[in-house]
Amino acid sequence: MVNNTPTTTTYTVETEFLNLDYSYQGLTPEQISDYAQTKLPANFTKLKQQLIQGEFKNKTENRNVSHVLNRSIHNVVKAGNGKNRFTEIVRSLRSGQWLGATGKPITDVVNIGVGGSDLGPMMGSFALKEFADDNSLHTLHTHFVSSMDGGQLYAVLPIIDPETTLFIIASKSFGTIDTLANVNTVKQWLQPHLTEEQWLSRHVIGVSANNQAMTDFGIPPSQQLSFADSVGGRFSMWSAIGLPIALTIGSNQFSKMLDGAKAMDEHFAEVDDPTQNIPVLLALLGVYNREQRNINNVAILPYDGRLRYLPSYMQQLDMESNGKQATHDNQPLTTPTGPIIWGGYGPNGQHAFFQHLHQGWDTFTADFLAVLHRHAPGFSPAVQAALREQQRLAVSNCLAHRKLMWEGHTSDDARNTYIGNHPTNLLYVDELTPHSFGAIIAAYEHKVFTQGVIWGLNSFDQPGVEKGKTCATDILKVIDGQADTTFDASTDSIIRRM
Ligand SMILES: O=P(O)(O)OC[C@H]1O[C@H](O)[C@H](O)[C@@H](O)[C@@H]1O
Repeated sequence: MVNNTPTTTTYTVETEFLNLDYSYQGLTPEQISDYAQTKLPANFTKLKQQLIQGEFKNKTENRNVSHVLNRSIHNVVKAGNGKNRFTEIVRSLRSGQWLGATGKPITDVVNIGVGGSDLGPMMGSFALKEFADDNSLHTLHTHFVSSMDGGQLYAVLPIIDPETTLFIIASKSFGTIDTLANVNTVKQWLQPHLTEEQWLSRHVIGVSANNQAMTDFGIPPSQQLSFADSVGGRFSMWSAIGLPIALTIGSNQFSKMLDGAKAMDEHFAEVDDPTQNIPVLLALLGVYNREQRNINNVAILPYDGRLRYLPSYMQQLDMESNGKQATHDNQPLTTPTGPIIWGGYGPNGQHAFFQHLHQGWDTFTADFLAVLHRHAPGFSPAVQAALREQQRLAVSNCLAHRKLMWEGHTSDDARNTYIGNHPTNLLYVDELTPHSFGAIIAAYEHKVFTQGVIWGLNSFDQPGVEKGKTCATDILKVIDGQADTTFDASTDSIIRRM
């Protein structure tokens, strides 16, 4: 006996690069269609068009929302017919022609950034590594440093050489303390090897929406890559912020990632039927689970190791966008909005947190992500065959666990009883490619946008991250002995101990 009978109908939407199976949501297309009528505003089509054309208003920050244009008219690869600063930097570094100040080719690139200036580039570089075009015989190692405490730098500095390392300082604002603190430590580390002038002249690229700050820092104009202020940090991997991805796979492959996202933009904009539109469906199912089933969390469970950084990326994309309690015109909201996003690489989760999912007490919903086929180029036929078998192994586990989470399993033995009834999505692609990867991420962006519209909030600001920053500044002054403010017993006792 099972809690939910096995599905007899498959509910699937297919697009050029991404497919969605929502058969285990317990809702028919007719029910979703009715629900859409009550949830989507009458002007939704117009709002979608505004987003696609870069004309949607981020009212609280008084600017447009233009990240979608990075896939079309502001395409950083195609600008100037592909002959521009971005592609030139990528070509020069990937070919080994970019020499450091002492004449040696750059072998390592360290991206220093945090939040949107770290999560997307890191996820994309890791996911798409095997698509590196082979125009480059020169090997470039890419590293990511984001942590404020310097723990990542501590691990990276011993394995890089100052004379052959280039640092990307990636920061939309160029003022984020985490990033500046890491940069400051790098400068101390460099001192015995390079002068600051040498370092700035050949070992730094700035990526920012704040050109003045890059200039003030001393980065030569030819090493500055800028992007529009109207591109939100968590939506910026399509802009120059995606440089580490392009350095990993080449500009042409990076461009394919943008094209995959663009294909999803077109699907989102053009398909009016909400039950045939993947981002709108994801949004509606999410709102339904939040509001009708009171489920406050979504587990992101990729079943392909190349997507292992997707859950962290999604946390910022979704939670920073829709974790709000006020509407875009500053009225208090009375019903819950964006859920908690969490998750991890699915197969490893099976050996860690899935016990709780199957038999614990909490409700959840999940997005399973599966890649159906794998070519695994670059290895002998025997190794390729073994890797393909591993892919099939992962997909079979993905299908098994989502089935069990929905249907449950009843046994005479209470220990072997599974609760089931957990609604989940399956997002799947035939292959993970730059195209399909771009489509997955764009689908999630548009889901977040649609939910923000439904809840009437502004998905493009993040006022709630600011107070913590000012409070931390006040506390640091006391720790550094520059002030003697007291806070509360617990905080004060830790400060004293420091
Ligand atoms: O790119 P940056 O300006 O350095 O910002 C890095 C991150 O920090 C901020 O606190 C925001 O909450 C994030 O949205 C942003 O991505």
